[in-house]
Amino acid sequence: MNIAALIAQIKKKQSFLCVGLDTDLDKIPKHLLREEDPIFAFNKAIIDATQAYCVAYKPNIAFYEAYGLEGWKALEKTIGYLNTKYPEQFTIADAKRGDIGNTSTRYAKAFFETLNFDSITIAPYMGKDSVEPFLEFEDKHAILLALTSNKGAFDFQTKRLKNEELYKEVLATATTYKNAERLMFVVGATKANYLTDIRKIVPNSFLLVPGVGAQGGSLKEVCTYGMTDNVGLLVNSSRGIIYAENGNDFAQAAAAKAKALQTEMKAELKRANLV
Ligand SMILES: O=c1ccn([C@@H]2O[C@H](COP(=O)(O)O)[C@@H](O)[C@H]2O)c(=O)[nH]1
Repeated sequence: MNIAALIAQIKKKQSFLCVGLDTDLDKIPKHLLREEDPIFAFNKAIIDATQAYCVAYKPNIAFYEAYGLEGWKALEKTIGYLNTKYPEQFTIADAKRGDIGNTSTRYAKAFFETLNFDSITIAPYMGKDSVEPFLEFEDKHAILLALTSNKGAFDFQTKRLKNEELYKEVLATATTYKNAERLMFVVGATKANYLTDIRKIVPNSFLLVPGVGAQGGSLKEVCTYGMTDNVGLLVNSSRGIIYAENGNDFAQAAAAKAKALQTEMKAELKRANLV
């Protein structure tokens, strides 16, 4: 999906919500464990219930790899279902990959061609030749970890390299890569106070912002400091939506949480005169 189509969806739905599919068999409703593929059964119900309120889905690949072949099959079915039934949804493989060039090319083929995701999260640590292979695919996007939502982000990302913090070097350097217009960046909602500085370096790039909900980040602060004329934000919530309830009404409860976030997002878009 290209950026123009993503922006059109955001304006149409008045939402920039990304629902995280961090599907954990220990947390899903017990009755689903009797299904042939409980992970897919859960994802399908969550997607059908929440799709009206969001523009993106982000399966975190760790939650699928943890179940071996069965997990991988459930991931394939989930992305297949999204691409067939809801092709307007932007899809993110939260895989945090990146390796020497020829290996990155294989990761890119796995997620962009075999699985047909729109985007993948990438760790920037190995630099240009580990990122550029992901940028060779038209209408596909590499989402580079810039300033992450966790506490450990302060171990390295905010350390100064000469005069500038490392996350700023990541942002500035990445914008010089070939096909950099296909890049997006991860910035944690818990780091909203850094967004003014971040927007000085990447004024127009889309940011994937996890950390609203279970991690306590503020949607309002993210919008105040991070929103651009083209919205420029995809805000993710995983546990706060998909585990809203774990009885028979889990999908309706997830829909209610997604709708509540979409309502807040609509107000922010209106405040910014974007819808
Ligand atoms: O900086 C980051 C990068 C990725 N994540 C991922 O996003 C979701 C957040 O889940 P919640 O349940 O809404 O907290 C999860 O998949 C993380 O691995 C992040 O949180 N922060």
